[in-house]
Amino acid sequence: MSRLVIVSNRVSVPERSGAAPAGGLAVALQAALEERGGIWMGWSGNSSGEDEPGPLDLKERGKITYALTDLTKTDVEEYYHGFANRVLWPICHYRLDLAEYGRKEMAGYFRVNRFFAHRLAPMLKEDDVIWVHDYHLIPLAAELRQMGFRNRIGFFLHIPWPPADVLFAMPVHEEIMRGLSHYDVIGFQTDHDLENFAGGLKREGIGEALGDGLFSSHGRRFKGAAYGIGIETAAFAKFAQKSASHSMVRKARDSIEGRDLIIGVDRLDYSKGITQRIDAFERFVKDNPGQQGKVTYLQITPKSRSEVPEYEAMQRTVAEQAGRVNGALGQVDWVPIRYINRSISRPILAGLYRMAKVGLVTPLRDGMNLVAKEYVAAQDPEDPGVLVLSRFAGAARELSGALLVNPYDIEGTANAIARGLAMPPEERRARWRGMMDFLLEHDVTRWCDDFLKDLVPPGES
Ligand SMILES: O=P(O)(O)OC[C@H]1O[C@H](O[C@H]2O[C@H](CO)[C@@H](O)[C@H](O)[C@H]2O)[C@H](O)[C@@H](O)[C@@H]1O
Ligand SMILES: O=c1ccn([C@@H]2O[C@H](COP(=O)(O)OP(=O)(O)O)[C@@H](O)[C@H]2O)c(=O)[nH]1
Repeated sequence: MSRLVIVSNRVSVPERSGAAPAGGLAVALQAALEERGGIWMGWSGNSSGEDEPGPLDLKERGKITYALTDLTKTDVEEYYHGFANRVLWPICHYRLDLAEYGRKEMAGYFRVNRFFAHRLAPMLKEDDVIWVHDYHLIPLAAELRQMGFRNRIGFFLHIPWPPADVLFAMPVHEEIMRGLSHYDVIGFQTDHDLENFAGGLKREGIGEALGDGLFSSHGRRFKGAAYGIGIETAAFAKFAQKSASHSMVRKARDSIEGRDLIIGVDRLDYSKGITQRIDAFERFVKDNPGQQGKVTYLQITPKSRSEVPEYEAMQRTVAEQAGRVNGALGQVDWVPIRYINRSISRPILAGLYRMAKVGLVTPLRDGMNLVAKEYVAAQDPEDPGVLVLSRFAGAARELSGALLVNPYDIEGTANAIARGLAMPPEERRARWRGMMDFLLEHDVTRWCDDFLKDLVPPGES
């Protein structure tokens, strides 16, 4: 069996061999690496003012080598904060208005990809299978090919892929499309992202769909398909049940004093629709005076990418908005919105999800949204809560038992909250069962296996 080499911007390194990783994605990737033996390479998260980062930091954990590289401060500025998060991220989330294209940042992005390729090259063996993750590293395969590597190389995009006209607004879209053609398999979260990709190739006249999921472009043939990422469903359901008795979760339960809990959990990101969601909650309370003092909306929002101006500005906007709504609607014995601006560990989140009657997941655009899946997995089968889900999250292509909303329609989302809170138990159970069965079958291990099966067809491994 070929060795697996994973490359991603962020790497999740377990403290020691066998230790449980923090998130579902890391669980699945670690299991795949453990099975085949392999390397996981990426950015250490550290930067220095030096001209050249120090050597790779190698950490051995059983059959896996974690290879971490520092970057220079300029690299982080141009590659991560600059091109990846101020051009590719907004464009892929349909936010042309927020894209800040600059040649310096674009050059930094390609330079860091070349640097990654040069750091990876000495570790690679001829028959290694390479799996690259996400928008930070699109040009990596092209760099490796230029260095002579003929290995199977796959790419999975965790965020949406936009329609042609949105993509074409990015000055270097051609370079990016060419970069993708150097992979052997390109995975998207949903069929819509795949359709957008195929549409872009056709509109630009740079490639075509050959049928059976095959594409040709820039003189290469490759497979393109949708592989919706899953979570570690069964394990998450188990620890949600256990977490219900965690002291922190018990304290939270006591503190809401029998009120219905509505929960939102998102990085502080403009793609997540947090301000529209707070507006919808306010509208819900105003439209349903009987609910005043009866519900608590808990919004957990860790800070994210704070060095990027749009994200920094949002910190103030959301905090002010939550404060304004609490000021306007609150009573001496009731604070309608609890806004938490830091990260909560997943075991505690699981217990909070389980307590919540409504899970509010209303991004304006999202690749998948794992919170939606975790909320479902965490529910008590006898008394499940209701998922209110944006039709613009990748998860909406899979979770048909959710109440689907358009997050731009504040009144519609407010109505869905009311409907969720009032939903009879039989309907809640039926909706939840369908979603849970889907999530059990399509968990993160299945996602990983499906992708790798296409990247390394049986018999070739
Ligand atoms: O690494 P950061 O800049 O701190 O950002 C965190 C991650 O955000 C994005 O997550 C995406 O992947 C999820 C799993 O497939 C998906 O559910 C979600 O919809 C996406 O937004 C990003 O793609 C990751 O690379 C970041 O590490
Ligand atoms: O305080 C928090 C908030 C979020 N998460 C986790 O972060 C992930 C968020 O993934 P999602 O796909 O919803 O969005 P992303 O942030 O990747 O865009 C989920 O696994 C959450 O459980 C967490 O551990 N603590």
